[in-house]
Amino acid sequence: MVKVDRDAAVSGISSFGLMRAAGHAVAASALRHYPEATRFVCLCGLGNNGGDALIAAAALAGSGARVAVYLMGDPARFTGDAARAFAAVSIPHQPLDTYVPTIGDVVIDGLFGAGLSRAVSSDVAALMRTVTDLTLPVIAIDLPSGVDGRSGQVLGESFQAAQTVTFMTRKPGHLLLPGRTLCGVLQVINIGIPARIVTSHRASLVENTAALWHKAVQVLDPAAHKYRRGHLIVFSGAAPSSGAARMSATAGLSAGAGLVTMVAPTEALPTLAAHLTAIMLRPVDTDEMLSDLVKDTRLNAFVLGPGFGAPDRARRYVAALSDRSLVLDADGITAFRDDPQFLFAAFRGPVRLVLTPHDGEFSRLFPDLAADTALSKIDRATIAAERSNAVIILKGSDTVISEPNGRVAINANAPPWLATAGSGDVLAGIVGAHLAQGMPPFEAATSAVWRHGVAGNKAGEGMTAENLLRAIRPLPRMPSSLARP
Ligand SMILES: NC(=O)C1=CN([C@@H]2O[C@H](COP(=O)(O)OP(=O)(O)OC[C@H]3O[C@@H](n4cnc5c(N)ncnc54)[C@H](OP(=O)(O)O)[C@@H]3O)[C@@H](O)[C@H]2O)[C@@H](O)CC1
Ligand SMILES: [K+]
Repeated sequence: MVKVDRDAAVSGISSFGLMRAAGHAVAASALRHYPEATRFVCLCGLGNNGGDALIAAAALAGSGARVAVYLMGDPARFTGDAARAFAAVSIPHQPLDTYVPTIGDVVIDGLFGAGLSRAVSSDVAALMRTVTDLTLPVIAIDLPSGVDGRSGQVLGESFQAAQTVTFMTRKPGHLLLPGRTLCGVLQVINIGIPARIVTSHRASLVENTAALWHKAVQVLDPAAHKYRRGHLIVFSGAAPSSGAARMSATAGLSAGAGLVTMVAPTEALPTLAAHLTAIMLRPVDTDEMLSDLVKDTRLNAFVLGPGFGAPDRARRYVAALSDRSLVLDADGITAFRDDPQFLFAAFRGPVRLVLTPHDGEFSRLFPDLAADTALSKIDRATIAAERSNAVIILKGSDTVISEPNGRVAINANAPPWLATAGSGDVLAGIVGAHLAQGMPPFEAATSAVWRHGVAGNKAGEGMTAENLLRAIRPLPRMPSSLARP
């Protein structure tokens, strides 16, 4: 946005005009959502976020509402557009530390936006807690103050907004947790920067929508013969823990793989056979039997990890699969905790490995990144993808998907109840099915995460992984109705 603002100014657009548009949008939102407010309390920091709040205050007063303005510090410190807003707005103001939050207030939060650079002070934190305790509605300008727009993390303390009004495009802090929750309902307002300027600075960081992968979906032909829709292999562990791999295999079939074979130790075959019909079974007990299996180049993709156990065997099998498309999940990831470099070195060259860690598994492969609190979830996923030469699906309610050349997507369609036993196994199977059908790894991963989220919503609150399997739906081929800017 810094670059967008600069180019907007270069093209002759008035930055103060943008601030006026921003402030008016906030006032309009306040009047629309809280027509019965006793008073609107505009809290203004000394940056442009405060400038937006001053414009909003004037617009609200101009429409007849009761308005109070509180300033965080000496107004002589306003500069630039914020100083201009302060000069243009003739509303009495008081110091922030004199504000006593009162039932009936609607708070317009203009303390900090994109310029937040450190933890909020203890005084401001105490004020935020009082507003929260009284459950006063908060309309946040750009971001709830205290939320870091780059990471979604809270620096010290933050408001919990009911509404957040942001401008032109969403920022990472609007999508990553806890920022996403703290925003409440997010409105993205066009304040008049031409779309061509915004898109010219479109970062390699995007929200995960169909726009990202629909072209890769179009190559899939649902009417194609089953052999052309790919052959997915899912490795099972011992019989008692084979449920997880069965879940992956079933998901793989539902997600469109033409054929799915489960590979398992001989002793597990009777258990698997009792549960499976459309999925084929093949015994593999030794490294030699695995070598024979992987000679078959018609096998397009492999999933290893769910319920696998046996870390020694996992490492040997992964080494044997290192020139193939592989989804490594759960126990398969943990198997490399003592020597992640071995895994990364085996998968150099064209990207063909997809890693699906939750935070705990991530910390086993990338302990330094997990421990570095200065890194955002996006930073961690990005560095991990470069280091491992893999697509990383860093799971959570705000799953981040990254690839080695720097593209990153934040997923935001997952309902909270998707975090349930077996959910990750289903996801691994969907990714495997997409790889088997010939999608490139990043597109296979992003579309799988999205599809998993849609299935979770479809299955509904209280779902089990079995419900989730039945809720897997086809991928959309046309992005237009789904893509957001
Ligand atoms: N195109 C757009 O999107 C448009 C964006 N616009 C708006 O501009 C906003 C960005 O404005 P901005 O860059 O002036 O930063 P902002 O958020 O006001 O904060 C900076 C101030 O806070 C201070 N400060 C920081 N941390 C602090 C702390 N913990 N505790 C105390 N102080 C702290 C910092 O002080 P300093 O670090 O210098 O001491 C500085 O004074 C953006 O969010 C949007 O609302 C619109 O006007 C129109 C177009
Ligand atoms: K704010």
